Amino acid sequence: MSLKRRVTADEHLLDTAHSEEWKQKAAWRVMKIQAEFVEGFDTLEAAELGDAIGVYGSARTNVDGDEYKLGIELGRKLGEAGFSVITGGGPGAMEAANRGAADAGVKSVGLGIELPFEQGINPYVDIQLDFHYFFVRKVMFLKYSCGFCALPGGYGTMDELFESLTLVQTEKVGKFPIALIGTDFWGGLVDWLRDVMVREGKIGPDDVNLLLVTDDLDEAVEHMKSGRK
Ligand SMILES: C/C(=C\CNc1ncnc2c1ncn2[C@@H]1O[C@H](COP(=O)(O)O)[C@@H](O)[C@H]1O)CO
Repeated sequence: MSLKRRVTADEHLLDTAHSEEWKQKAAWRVMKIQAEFVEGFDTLEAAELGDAIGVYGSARTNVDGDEYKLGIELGRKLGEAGFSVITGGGPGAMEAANRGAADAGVKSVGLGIELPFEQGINPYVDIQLDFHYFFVRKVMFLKYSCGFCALPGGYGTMDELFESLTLVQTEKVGKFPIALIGTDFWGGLVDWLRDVMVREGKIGPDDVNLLLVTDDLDEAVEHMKSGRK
């Protein structure tokens, strides 16, 4: 099935052409962004999530594969430990984590994002929000999570992971725990952080310790408990 590409709100906002039409609508875009923040805060405050863990991970994780099973297991174990689970609400690893959370009977949140090709929210989400702007959605992840787990993923996962890490490193937010699940997948990145970034003085040696890299979901969940409010 071929999907029709549409122009998204993010694209309009970031348009560099600065046409007359853009100038006329610029102020209205600010209102739209503001409305998105208000709706996000309203919905998530009303949801009373308690302690929640943000789970990042690939939209392309195959439903039939071991990584998907790992995502379900992670969502379930987080739920059994009393955490709500927040994901991007999409397919793949996000769906798996929402599914595990739903199995455990805890709140399963999907922060959906408008994309050029319609994806739809996964069916295991029970609290759904749809954002036009990636940056508004990121604020919701950070405000309503007390820790983060990253399953194997691509650019989107890296973006979310490094945004969280930067906020902890710069002490813009309190120290919340961050776990990378899957030593085979993440090991090379963490080696590179240590061998290149630390050696070149771009980060401090302790900055690498902001990440727990593990295959053990119980260890990851235990680590998340250090973020409880
Ligand atoms: C591109 C494809 C599906 C896109 N659907 C998404 N729905 C919701 N959230 C998404 C989607 N794609 C990326 N995200 C966010 O980024 C992370 C995953 O990105 P990655 O590049 O796949 O690692 C994820 O945590 C989401 O928050 C079909 O391939």
